[in-house]
Amino acid sequence: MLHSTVPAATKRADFRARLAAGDLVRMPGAFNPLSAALIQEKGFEGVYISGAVLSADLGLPDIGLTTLTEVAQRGGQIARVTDLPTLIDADTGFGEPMNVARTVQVLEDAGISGMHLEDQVNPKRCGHLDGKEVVDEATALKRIRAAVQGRRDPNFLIMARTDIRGVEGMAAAVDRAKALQDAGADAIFPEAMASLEEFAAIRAAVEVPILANMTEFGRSELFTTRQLADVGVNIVIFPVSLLRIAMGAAERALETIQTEGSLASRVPEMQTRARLYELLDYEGYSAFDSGIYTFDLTNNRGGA
Ligand SMILES: C[C@](O)(C(=O)O)[C@H](CC(=O)O)C(=O)O
Ligand SMILES: [Mg+2]
Repeated sequence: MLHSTVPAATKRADFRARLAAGDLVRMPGAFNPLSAALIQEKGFEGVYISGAVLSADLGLPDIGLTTLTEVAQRGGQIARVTDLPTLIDADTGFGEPMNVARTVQVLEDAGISGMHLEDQVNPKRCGHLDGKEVVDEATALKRIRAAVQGRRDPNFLIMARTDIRGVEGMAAAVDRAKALQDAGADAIFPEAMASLEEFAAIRAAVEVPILANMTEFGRSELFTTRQLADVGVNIVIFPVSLLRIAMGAAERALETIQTEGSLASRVPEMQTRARLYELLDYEGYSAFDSGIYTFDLTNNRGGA
């Protein structure tokens, strides 16, 4: 059935073990629990939970309007359906350092495996837009130290994201990454790197795992997983990609109803009822309570 039986502590330990083994951890962004199930089924190593997706989902711009409660609730809904580790976007931590410590604990309680905390000033911006600002080093380090202090499960991954590259350049990004590592960050997310060489420079500067953000329509070229692994990247996220694909398809479908009066021509692009039921594991629920499941997976047109 569509819930995970793997305890949160085990997912976190698995995440740590995978990173320690040096494998590239690929984390597509789930835009809901169902897409997280698909990510696991397709054989990925982890699930990313994006702040941009959550705000877009609520019809909001990604400028720090979402609350910790909303983020933790959505994160928990996603984490509960997957056996994979989950990494969540904690933006600037939802307040001052003491709030950051509480954020870590709330996200731990939601069953999440790790979070990233950025050094932007509030209101934050998408890391790939102009006009963002970063806090000074002392403030950035205080956030990370507060997160580390608040953590109860030592395997909960505290990743420091720095947005300084787009504001002050690469030399500042290298310095900031080192300082964040020294403050206790378990991993570094260098935002808006312009080239593979820039990822390599961060790789050379720190010992902890580093993350590449392969968001579309941003500052970074869309490098392949092989290219990123070759320069020593350890985690890659495709944060908003599945939402963009789904929304692109939704737009085209709505236009088709307008122009053709029906969606008949779009049916071949749709996930079938049978496939949806397979993903939701209707059969598992039926085994739990016979009498629930009356649908024949071999027959796309029949049944419930
Ligand atoms: C990774 C990110 O923080 C997110 O919220 O998913 C965004 C993604 C995006 O807006 O494309 C980011 O700031 O890069
Ligand atoms: Mg974000």
